[in-house]
This record gives sequence, C-alpha cells and structure tokens, in this order.
Amino acid sequence: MLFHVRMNVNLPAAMPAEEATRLKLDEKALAHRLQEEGKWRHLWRIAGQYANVSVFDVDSVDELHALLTSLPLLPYMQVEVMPLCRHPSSIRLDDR
Ligand SMILES: O=C(O)C[C@H]1C=CC(=O)O1
Repeated sequence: MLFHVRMNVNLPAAMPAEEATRLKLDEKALAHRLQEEGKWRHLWRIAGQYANVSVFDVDSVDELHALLTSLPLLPYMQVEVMPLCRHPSSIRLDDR
C-alpha cells in the first residue's frame, strides 16, 4: 500500500542546539534504514520549507502508523497522510 505523507517540521526556537542535532541525526539514521528496506520509497525536500513530501510503501495502515510514530522528530512535526491507489491512466506497471 502506498501513502503520500507530508511532514512539516517545527523545532522550538528554545530547543538546545545539541538536542536538535541529535534528533536530526537519529531521524536521518532511521530514514536511511527505512529507505534501504524499501518502506520509505521517496523522500523529497519541499523547496524553501523545512518540510518534506514522502511516499511510503507499507503492508497496512497500522504499519504506516508504527513507522511514523517511531520517527524521532514526530513530536515536532505536523503530518498529513493521503492513501494512494493506482491511476487508470498510469503507464507505470510496477506501481500498486
Ligand atoms: O528533514 C525532514 O524533512 C524531516 C525528517 C525526514 C527525514 C529526515 O531525515 O528528517
């Protein structure tokens, strides 16, 4: 199952720099692992914003929820999820 996910990140201005750095490094390590596993299929920066557009490829809504709630930056992100299904005009046969 594919899901489009937008994440807007808002770190508090008062957060100590070391804490912000640690959270970002932890988030990056998990994002790398999930991409290597094929779960986090696309990860794009939205130009000019501390936000991303992602596509997750998971087996269930419960799995997506588990992945998103495991993200270290989640307490500082607004997350929007859109379920995706195949477009009848798509020529990409490998998408589902
Ligand atoms: O920077 C972001 O967009 C937030 C988050 C998503 C992946 C990652 O490494 O950090």
